[in-house]
Amino acid sequence: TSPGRLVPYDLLYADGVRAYLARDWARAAELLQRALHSYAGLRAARRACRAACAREEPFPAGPGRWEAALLGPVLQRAGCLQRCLGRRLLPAPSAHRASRAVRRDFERREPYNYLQVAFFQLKKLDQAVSAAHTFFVANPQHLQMREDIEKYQRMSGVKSNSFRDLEAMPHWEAYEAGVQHYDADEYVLAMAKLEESLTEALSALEDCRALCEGPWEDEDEEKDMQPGLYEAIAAHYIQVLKCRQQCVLEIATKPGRISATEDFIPSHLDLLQFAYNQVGNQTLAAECAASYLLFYPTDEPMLEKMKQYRTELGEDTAVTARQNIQHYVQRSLMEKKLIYYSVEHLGETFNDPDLWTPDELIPENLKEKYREDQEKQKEETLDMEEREKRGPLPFEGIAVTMDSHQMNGTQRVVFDRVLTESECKDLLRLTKAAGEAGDGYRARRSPHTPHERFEGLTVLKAMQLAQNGDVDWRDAKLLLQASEKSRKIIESYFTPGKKLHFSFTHLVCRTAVDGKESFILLVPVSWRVSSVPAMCSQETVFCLLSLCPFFSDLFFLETENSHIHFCNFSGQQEGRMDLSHPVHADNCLLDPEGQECWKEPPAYVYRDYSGILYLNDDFQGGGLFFTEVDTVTVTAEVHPKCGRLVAFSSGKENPHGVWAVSRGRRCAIALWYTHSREHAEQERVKAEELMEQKAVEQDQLDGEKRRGTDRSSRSSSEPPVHNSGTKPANRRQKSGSDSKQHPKVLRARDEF
Ligand SMILES: O=C(O)CCC(=O)C(=O)O
Ligand SMILES: [Fe+2]
Repeated sequence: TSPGRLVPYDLLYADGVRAYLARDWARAAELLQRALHSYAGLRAARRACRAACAREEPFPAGPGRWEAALLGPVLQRAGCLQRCLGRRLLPAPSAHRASRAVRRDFERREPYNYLQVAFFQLKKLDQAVSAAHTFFVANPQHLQMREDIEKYQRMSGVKSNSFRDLEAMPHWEAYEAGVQHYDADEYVLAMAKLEESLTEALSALEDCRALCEGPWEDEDEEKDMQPGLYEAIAAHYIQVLKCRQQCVLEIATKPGRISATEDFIPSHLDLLQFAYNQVGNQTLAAECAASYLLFYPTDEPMLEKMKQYRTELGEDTAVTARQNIQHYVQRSLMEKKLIYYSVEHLGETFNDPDLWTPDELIPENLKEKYREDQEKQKEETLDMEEREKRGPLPFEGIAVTMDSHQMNGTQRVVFDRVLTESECKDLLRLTKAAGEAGDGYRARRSPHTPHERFEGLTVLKAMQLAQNGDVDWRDAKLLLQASEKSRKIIESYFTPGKKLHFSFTHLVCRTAVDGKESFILLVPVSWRVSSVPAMCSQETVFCLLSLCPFFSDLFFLETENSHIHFCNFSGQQEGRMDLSHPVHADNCLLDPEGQECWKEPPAYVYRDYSGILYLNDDFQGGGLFFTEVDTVTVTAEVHPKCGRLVAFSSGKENPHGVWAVSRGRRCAIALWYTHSREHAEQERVKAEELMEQKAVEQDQLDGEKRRGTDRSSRSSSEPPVHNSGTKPANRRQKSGSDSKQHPKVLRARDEF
């Protein structure tokens, strides 16, 4: 075959992204599509060459003779592949080596993320939707794309068949259809689909394995051993084998899912065996059973069925396993033997993707290690359960609506009925009156989003307002009581017997601003766009990156020695892509790329537990959600309503955020607690003193002996504690994690 010219996909991709950033949508769309085309072409060439070379020079067999057999065939094969790719690719194969980062982008279908925006801008709605869908299938946790998809679904010009997966894996489509039929007892349809899925899966497996062969794009440079030729080849060979074994996982993992479907191939045979038997085709049922037994030769139920089929078919009917499955199992076993040999003798490591690997194949020391790991894991689970053991609740009538397990996480809980409707009403009145009093509760743009106003009231401020007669002091007292009640509930639930102190209490409302407001942000150029968020503590400056996400309303003006960023922003709600509160953890700085959470200032590192006591539900949006450390995989959601208290440990195990509040006003008491006495909330002590004074005055006024009952609202009889001087009122300062709300998404949004 004459070589087809294939421009290296990483170059096309880089140019495409550049065009995208320059808003040259037509060029961006063309280049990105060409990049995808080149990528597919390269894969196809590798597949074809591998198949061709496999026919010419098979790999050696059996560990017994592998040392002798290794050198020749491996080298021959590498040479064959090089020559084949050299014939097929122009420019030479080496020009097609992309960096790890680019390869990862393609594996995650990132080019489609850019493409959808470019198509959208070009008014090619159909293509925009299929690009969006293709990206979303592989990234179902992507918050922003999820919103986009929902918007597309609402658009009148979009047809439902536009939601196509352009990279669909045929075996997954067939498998899911097959399982659906199977579950619906439609065995004939199930058989057809499952057979199709099995064929496609085996073919996808071959494709995947083909890509494991050299030339390797970046042979592990980190490995700083200085091997001889023999070791180098052995190491390379083992790498190839391991890579091929991992292909089992790749085909068994649905795009967008993290974990593979266990035993993907054997489970096909199991289902098929059952389905064939149901429709009375014992011959094929027996064949599937025999094939299944290749994986699990001692599986009792299947041996039983096999016996039954033999009887039904007559003893002299030969029952054999499928040939392609025999080949699959033999080849896999051989590869495993070699890999385990190297694990035992060359210090390699291996994560066996299969559950069916025979025990005798696995080296003793590995089994030992596996047992130890299991033991350790069991201990950790027990530990966790121990920690999660909850104490009895100190109040009647409160319900645990969701626990950690139901919320797919650790140390998370939702209580209901912590407040009555009338208490919520009183606290909401407090927020209103405080707002009108115009002090301490000034409505500002939210530090997180320009689409919302953010108002906050501390307990001390509430008491001061009560003292001035601006708010009803009973409402202010209720704020103290409600937060103390929450403290007791959370303490008894999570840390019975270990005192939790208040760290900070904040009554907050988030209000959707209506669309009429707009403003322009002027930022001296010396700030550079990327450094603006760090300056966001000033009231008039909002976090530019979350306001004018890329390139839409943001533009630059260059003057002689400075230029200025203009950000023209209207507070409209339509098409909002941001969050009311970006994903964060409460006591550490989330670093989603590194899957880390740094427990260092400016994070409030001493906070141990967080609580949010909700006051209302008459608004739109505003749900609280939890994610994995990656900040995009949503694991649980909580819908606010009066009297609902959500509580969780404040660390990296509980990243969370708040969906945009797109209409109305959402109010809640945000609560943070600490085990550390020195960090106990100083303001609260003062507020309680004011409360005490007020009670005395009230008593005198009333001329009655009511002091005892009012005093009961004091938060227990703790002595005032020393405070090291934290300033809770500043807690809204920028924390490092806030700018990360939508990692790695560059997109324009003006027309949504
Ligand atoms: O209001 C909520 O639901 C959560 C707020 C939050 O996470 C915070 O303020 O740290
Ligand atoms: Fe939080």
